Amino acid sequence: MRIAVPNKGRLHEPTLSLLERAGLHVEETADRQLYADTVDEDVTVLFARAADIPEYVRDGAADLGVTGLDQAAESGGVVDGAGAAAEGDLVDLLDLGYGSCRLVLAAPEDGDIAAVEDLVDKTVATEFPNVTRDYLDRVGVDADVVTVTGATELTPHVDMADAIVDITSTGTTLKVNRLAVIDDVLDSSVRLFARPDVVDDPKVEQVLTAFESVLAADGRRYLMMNAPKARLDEVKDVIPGLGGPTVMNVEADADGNGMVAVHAVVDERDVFETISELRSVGATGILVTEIERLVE
Ligand SMILES: Nc1ncnc2c1ncn2[C@@H]1O[C@H](COP(=O)(O)OP(=O)(O)OP(=O)(O)O)[C@@H](O)[C@H]1O
Ligand SMILES: O=P(O)(O)OC[C@H]1O[C@H](OP(=O)(O)OP(=O)(O)O)[C@H](O)[C@@H]1O
Ligand SMILES: [Mg+2]
Repeated sequence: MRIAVPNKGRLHEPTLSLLERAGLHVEETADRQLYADTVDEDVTVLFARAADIPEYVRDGAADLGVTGLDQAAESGGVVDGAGAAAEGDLVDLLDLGYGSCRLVLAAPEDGDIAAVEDLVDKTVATEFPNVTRDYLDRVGVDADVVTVTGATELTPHVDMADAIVDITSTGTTLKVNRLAVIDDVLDSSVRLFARPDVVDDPKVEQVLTAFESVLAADGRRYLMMNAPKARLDEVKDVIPGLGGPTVMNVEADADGNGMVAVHAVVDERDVFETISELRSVGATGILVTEIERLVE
């Protein structure tokens, strides 16, 4: 099974660290620029440009791909479930949560394009011509689309285009180039994509579960403590936990102080408050640790 991942740019490092956390350590080899083995002998990683990854998966060069939804949408059809897939579609298996950005329609702040309807018979420059044409069709506006390969924000200022469709996240680039957002075209983030014919493959399901377990662990902490047996109900009220906390006998408690060990998974945002509540119901020796993966 082959997974195509970004070979450089902003998506490279976070994707490698996700593979690592998912237990799919990527082996260092001489050919690392192109492909690499992982600790799982059935899983190989293929390094490709973020923009090429959807095509690699559609063509069968890879079975799974990690890249932005914007890139997948530009390269063809994307569906949520394998059941709905048509020939050549990619299945969006999982939102991996990073690389969040928006594709927006933008035009010069002080120009005469204030709404998409103003673009009839005008020109839109973009690195995403297919997504842009689909969008213009959807809103029923007949405009020309010019494909550029970078510095899209410049084109309205050099009479190449009247508006652009481009990526924005903080909005800084648009602002610097005196462009205002006119409409949202697509919300994007990095996803795990598959070809419809491999979705039910046990290995693909295994990779999906591993990725999901990393996302499930994000933002959660593992709490361990000793608590008086007599106050267990109060302790449980403080930490609802994942299907209730785990309660264990404490061996050192042979002298009968009535202490038990309690373990629970809690939201990291609740840790601060929970710890003082736990202390007030008699918990001691409270430990807070990170969780690597959580298979629910
Ligand atoms: N400013 C941004 N904020 C968040 N995500 C972004 C941003 N720009 C791009 N992305 C996401 O990263 C993907 C890859 O972007 P791109 O192909 O421009 O590579 P890059 O990581 O910017 O590297 P380079 O442009 O140097 O090749 C985009 O398709 C998009 O999904
Ligand atoms: O809203 P912002 O936070 O300003 O981000 C948007 C910018 O980020 C990306 O460029 P990138 O930094 O990847 O440079 P690139 O044009 O070389 O890809 C994208 O192409 C936008 O230009
Ligand atoms: Mg870029």
